[in-house]
Amino acid sequence: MKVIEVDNLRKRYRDQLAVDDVSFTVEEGEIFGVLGPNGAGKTTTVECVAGLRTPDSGSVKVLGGLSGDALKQQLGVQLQSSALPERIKVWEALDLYASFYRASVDPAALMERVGLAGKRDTRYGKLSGGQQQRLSIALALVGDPRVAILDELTTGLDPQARRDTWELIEQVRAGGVTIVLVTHFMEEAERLCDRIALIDSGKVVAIDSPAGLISRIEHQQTVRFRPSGPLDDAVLKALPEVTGVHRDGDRVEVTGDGNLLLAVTGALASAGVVPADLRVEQATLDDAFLALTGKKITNGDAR
Ligand SMILES: Nc1ncnc2c1ncn2[C@@H]1O[C@H](COP(=O)(O)OP(=O)(O)OP(=O)(O)O)[C@@H](O)[C@H]1O
Repeated sequence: MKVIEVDNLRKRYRDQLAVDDVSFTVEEGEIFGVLGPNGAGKTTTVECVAGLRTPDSGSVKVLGGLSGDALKQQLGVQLQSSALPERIKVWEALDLYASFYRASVDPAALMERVGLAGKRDTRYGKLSGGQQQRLSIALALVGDPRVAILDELTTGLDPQARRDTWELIEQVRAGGVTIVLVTHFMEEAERLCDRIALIDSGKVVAIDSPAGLISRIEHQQTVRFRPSGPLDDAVLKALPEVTGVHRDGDRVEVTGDGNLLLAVTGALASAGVVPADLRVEQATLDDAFLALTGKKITNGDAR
């Protein structure tokens, strides 16, 4: 069942066309990623889906066409910047948000789930960045939504907190919630999303599973090693799987496709060369984005 249907969405802010003819659908129970660099139009797109912005043209249909309060009851939204007052306590915030919904989950259980059980009486302003982030996720879930829109879920979190949050999101999905995840973290998208819409300059560049996006790039793999003795690059270049051979000091870097590793190790064995520090790197979503748009998406702390 299609839970979200976006057709030819367009949104302009004065002279800035933020969303330019965006279309996608989200199936029930999936984690759908909206991935792209800063300013690509991700937030504007999901704000239109959540009914927080009015599109200039195009249509958005959520849960078969719900709108107004009926939509709000089924939708949990975590936006980038929290508007919570500094002095509100964790339990008060949850209580307040729960009051917006007819159904709500048990706040104590939710606090436990997001790792804030010990912070019940702590004021928002006294929480760490990671705790504030987890509270904002809890607020998106307190109304027991069927669809949750999470914008920049793990921005500002350290690697461990990020992994904990990913586990939490997987549990939420296992509970039947459809999730739209806005992110510019490749690893996050690769790990969590069933399908991803790659967005660049307000347009959808591609929609596919992470593996499907990666398989679109030609040069899928890189094999790196330090040869035990002299090695003529021609031995490797002669292999049909190999598209390039580069030297970096005493290291050799071979790019190619197909069963590159087997081809390279076979050729090295025949040449009597032992590969030390052998590493294989598969292409990543980052490479796919680069191939599709000519731009890098990764920002420093993504990996
Ligand atoms: N309220 C606004 N008024 C004017 N321009 C805006 C407004 N909100 C966003 N924009 C512009 O629209 C474009 C898309 O912004 P949007 O926030 O949707 O992108 P994004 O992909 O979510 O970026 P980020 O990852 O940085 O949040 C950007 O060029 C941004 O500067």
